[in-house]
Amino acid sequence: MSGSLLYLSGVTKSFDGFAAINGLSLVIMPGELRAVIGPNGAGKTTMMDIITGKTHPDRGQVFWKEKVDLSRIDEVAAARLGIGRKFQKPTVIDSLTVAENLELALKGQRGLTARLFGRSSRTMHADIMQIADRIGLAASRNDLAGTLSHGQKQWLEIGMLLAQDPDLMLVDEPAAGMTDEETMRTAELLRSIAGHRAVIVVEHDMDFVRALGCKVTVLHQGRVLAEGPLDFVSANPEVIEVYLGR
Ligand SMILES: Nc1ncnc2c1ncn2[C@@H]1O[C@H](COP(=O)(O)OP(=O)(O)OP(=O)(O)O)[C@@H](O)[C@H]1O
Repeated sequence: MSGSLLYLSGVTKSFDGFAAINGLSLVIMPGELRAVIGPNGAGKTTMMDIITGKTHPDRGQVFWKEKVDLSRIDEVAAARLGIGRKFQKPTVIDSLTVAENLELALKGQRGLTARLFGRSSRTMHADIMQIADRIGLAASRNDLAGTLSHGQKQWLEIGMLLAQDPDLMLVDEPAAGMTDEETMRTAELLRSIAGHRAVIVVEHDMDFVRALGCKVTVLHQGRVLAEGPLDFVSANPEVIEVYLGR
């Protein structure tokens, strides 16, 4: 697909004869923000596993930047190519400060220059400040991560992903367990991140998906059931039947 960042074409993945992903095709453009919704068992996690090299498809192609076939690479290789993933549960280190968590993530950065030459402490400090500011945690940068609220921990983890400078971020249910205010701030944060890099957000919270204001893909039985603006897909009788109307 011309100019695409990610292109899944007819991807199928079965577990014990059951097709978790079943002829899935999906295109993500550079800098795009995309929400993926769908009922439990629709294949959302398996789709993310395939994009990040955790699972290999049985059939179909997964093209990265129109050149690289992701369908046989592993998770380390996917991360090196610029694919970052944030799991639902935050994995920040509670006993380190916000700044120290970000520093660790910056030190693990994928860029060859960063890995070969490291970075001066002044650059490191500036980068930490810039990301902390971006995720709304500048004032809390010296607080232990363990003292942060659930929402703040999620933002820190998004910041740690940003530190790795990915071209694509996969974010799994970031709004789960957040207050309404945190949920809206998270939508704002992800909107501000997209544009520079593509972001795929898997989410069940429809207020959050609405606040993202992006194209929505509805997955069902391992394939795309509907795709388009939220108002368009939510008016689709099949989407109402299998997901929204429940
Ligand atoms: N490793 C596995 N072994 C067997 N079955 C699996 C495996 N991984 C996923 N499945 C099955 O594939 C289907 C799709 O699962 P998946 O977790 O991708 O859905 P999901 O859309 O992420 O669901 P949820 O919203 O509940 O997280 C489910 O029926 C699940 O039981």
